[in-house]
Amino acid sequence: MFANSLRQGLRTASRSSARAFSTLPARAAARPSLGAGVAMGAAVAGYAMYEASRSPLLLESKTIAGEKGTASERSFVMIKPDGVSRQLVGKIISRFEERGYKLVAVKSLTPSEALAKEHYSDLSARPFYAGLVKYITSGTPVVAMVWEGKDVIKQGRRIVGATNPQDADPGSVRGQYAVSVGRNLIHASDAFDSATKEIGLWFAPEELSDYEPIAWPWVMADN
Ligand SMILES: Nc1ncnc2c1ncn2[C@@H]1O[C@H](COP(=O)(O)OP(=O)(O)OP(=O)(O)O)[C@@H](O)[C@H]1O
Repeated sequence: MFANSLRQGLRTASRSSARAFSTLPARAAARPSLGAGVAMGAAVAGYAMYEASRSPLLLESKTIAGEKGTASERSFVMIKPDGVSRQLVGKIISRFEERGYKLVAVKSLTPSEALAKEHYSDLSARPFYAGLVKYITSGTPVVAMVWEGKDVIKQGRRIVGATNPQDADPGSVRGQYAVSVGRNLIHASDAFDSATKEIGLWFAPEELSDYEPIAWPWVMADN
């Protein structure tokens, strides 16, 4: 009985701490609650650590990128300088809006070299890295956005199209408007981990809005 209530209480504590927005995976965000568990007593803390090791997927599924696999999932999308210069911003935003996704953050900026380098840090060994950073920091701004909704990371990649526009579906942004891999108009997070990293890199938590579009239940409900 005590074990059941303890398990229930700790699950609730883990869930609410993981629900708080964080740029870190929720497992890291949950550490303060484990610390509070220590204050509650060694037995409670020990049980919390056991729960954490037993349910890593649950604890890592909520970050600043929302909750993976639900309508609160979020993706970082950036219209690159060529998209802004070619005045395609409205058309690109319309694709996400018309599909039913929710715009929770948007800003226009010219990224610093440090920001561009960090954003593309996984490509630093690639021969095109220096040119890529120069392109993103050219002085023409980018439009940085966070979109929210069911499966938005995977579906956002489909809206964007293949990295090389020559391979992109004709109905995708890159397939309709781009021809060169070096000027492919737009970026979208490719996984929940990268969405977590990128949203945290480009936005402060207070820049992300929490609201419900009027058609939200009509778009996101399953039945
Ligand atoms: N061979 C290449 N030559 C020039 N630029 C390239 C090349 N390959 C990739 N890039 C640039 O680097 C970006 C990042 O490449 P990556 O392999 O991560 O593809 P992606 O995930 O589709 O792109 P993005 O991260 O911009 O959404 C590409 O969008 C493109 O702008």
